[in-house]
Amino acid sequence: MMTDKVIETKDLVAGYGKMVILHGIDFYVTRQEIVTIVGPNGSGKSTLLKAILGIARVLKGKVYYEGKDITNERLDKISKMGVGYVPQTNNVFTNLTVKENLEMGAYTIKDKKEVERRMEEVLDIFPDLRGRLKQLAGSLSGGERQMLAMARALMAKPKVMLLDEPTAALSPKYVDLVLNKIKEIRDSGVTIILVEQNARKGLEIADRGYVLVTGKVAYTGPAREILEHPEIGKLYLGLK
Ligand SMILES: Nc1ncnc2c1ncn2[C@@H]1O[C@H](COP(=O)(O)OP(=O)(O)OP(=O)(O)O)[C@@H](O)[C@H]1O
Repeated sequence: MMTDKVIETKDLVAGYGKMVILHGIDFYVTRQEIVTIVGPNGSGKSTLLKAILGIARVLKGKVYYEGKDITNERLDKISKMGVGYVPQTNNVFTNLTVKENLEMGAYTIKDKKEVERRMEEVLDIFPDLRGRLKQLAGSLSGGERQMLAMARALMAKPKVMLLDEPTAALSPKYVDLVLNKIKEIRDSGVTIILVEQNARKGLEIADRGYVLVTGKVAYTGPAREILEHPEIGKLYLGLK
């Protein structure tokens, strides 16, 4: 099936065990879009990513990747298909070096020379990591670690990247840096699904947005429309 939707969910009901968190989510992202998911704490933003990735359990509805049904498929299989994931926490191996972390990210690439080539491409996007290749990831600052986590996910040449609150707990300087990197990654051809607590900044770099409230899509549309909406921002996003 030909589709310009890279990821799509239809009437997605999902949660953990028997506990339902998402109540019928229709969601999509098209090629090279940045789509940002915002909403109050506990509204199910991370769970939506996890349901797409086969980590949370889909009880009803479908998840499609490039038109193929991947509902409840295993994470490793989904990764190999070209879906990258940067979890919110524990997203680097702290007891490995920066270089080893990057090599781990390329586990889908068999050829060693190809891994080296890919590492050069990724380090061109994250030049600050170049001087730190031998450093243990555990000794990086929070912002640097987040950069490494994104770089590691990029090593596998994903077509689409799912990022879960990459700016959480970062200083303002790093928030902007990380969001700019995400734009750069998109400009290099990768489709982006971003979960952000910082609704304004997350939507400012996005093409479209979804506002999740208690496991349902309360609003969706162009990111600018959400930012300028007279009520949505005030009601759900802490925007004025
Ligand atoms: N592994 C899990 N097992 C059981 N319940 C979970 C699990 N992970 C999350 N939940 C519950 O699912 C609900 C939605 O959580 P989720 O992390 O998706 O929200 P969120 O919108 O990402 O919130 P936040 O912005 O606070 O991270 C919460 O009530 C949470 O307690």
